[in-house]
Amino acid sequence: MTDSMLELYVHDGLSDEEIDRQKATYGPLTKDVRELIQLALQTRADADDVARAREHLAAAREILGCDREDGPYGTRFNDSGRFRNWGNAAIGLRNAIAPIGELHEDADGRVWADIHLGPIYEGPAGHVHGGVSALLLDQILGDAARLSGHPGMTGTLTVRYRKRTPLGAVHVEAKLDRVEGRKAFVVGHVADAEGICVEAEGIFIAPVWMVEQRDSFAETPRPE
Ligand SMILES: CCCCC/C=C\C/C=C\C/C=C\C/C=C\CCCC(=O)SCCNC(=O)CCNC(=O)[C@H](O)C(C)(C)COP(=O)(O)OP(=O)(O)OC[C@H]1O[C@@H](n2cnc3c(N)ncnc32)[C@H](O)[C@@H]1OP(=O)(O)O
Repeated sequence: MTDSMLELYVHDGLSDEEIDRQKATYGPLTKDVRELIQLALQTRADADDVARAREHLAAAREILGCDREDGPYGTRFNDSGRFRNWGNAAIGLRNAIAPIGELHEDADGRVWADIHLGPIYEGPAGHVHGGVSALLLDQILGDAARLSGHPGMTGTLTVRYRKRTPLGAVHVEAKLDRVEGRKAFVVGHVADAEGICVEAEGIFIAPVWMVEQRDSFAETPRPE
């Protein structure tokens, strides 16, 4: 298990220019697909128009599929410390279902993101699915642990839903609380314009192999 995970942490040595080129190529594709996901939910086009649109989508699938990778994207590093988790379900640059865009980090270690959650993230009518809130919190709390120098796997995530979270603009933030051995304790929340909707505490545990990897980096790798 540990070995198979390590195989997905790849130092691929791509130049910064090549990473920027890939971002410029694939980022807009992800954005287009994200809009398509929402259109699949919201379109009122009739059966003929849907059939016509599907022909175009089939053509796009053929072009995109003729040269492709197999399997998960994994986590990829280069020499200047940039890392790409572009398949990540919460924040991956090339993952059209990932709701988190840009991640911010303050000098005091607070990590946060402002996110727009559209109708594809619905749970209770008009409101954010509780599992989506947990997804956001798992990611942001994990990132707060990692960016403070204590990367780990989620061991325990405790989530308290204090009030419903309306679809639309939400703010998610997290901060490292304390570290005990290989365990990082992180707290955070999801808020709407009126205040906190969901709060969480996470325990992120660095497996021994991850501690060894972490210590091989001169600086904490920065996500794309
Ligand atoms: C390789 C690159 C690293 C370099 C750094 C740079 C970048 C890093 C990149 C990525 C970083 C990784 C993650 C990214 C962040 C967020 C993404 C979202 C997060 C996830 O989506 S992640 C998926 C869900 N997650 C899992 O899939 C975990 C499955 N599980 C396991 O992999 C193990 O289970 C593990 C590792 C959790 C523990 O395994 P272990 O063998 O190390 O633990 P062990 O028994 O030695 O216990 C040691 C101490 O932790 C306590 N303890 C044990 N288990 C606990 C638990 N569950 N809750 C609370 N406390 C627990 C014990 O009580 C003891 O405490 P004490 O020391 O006080 O006695």
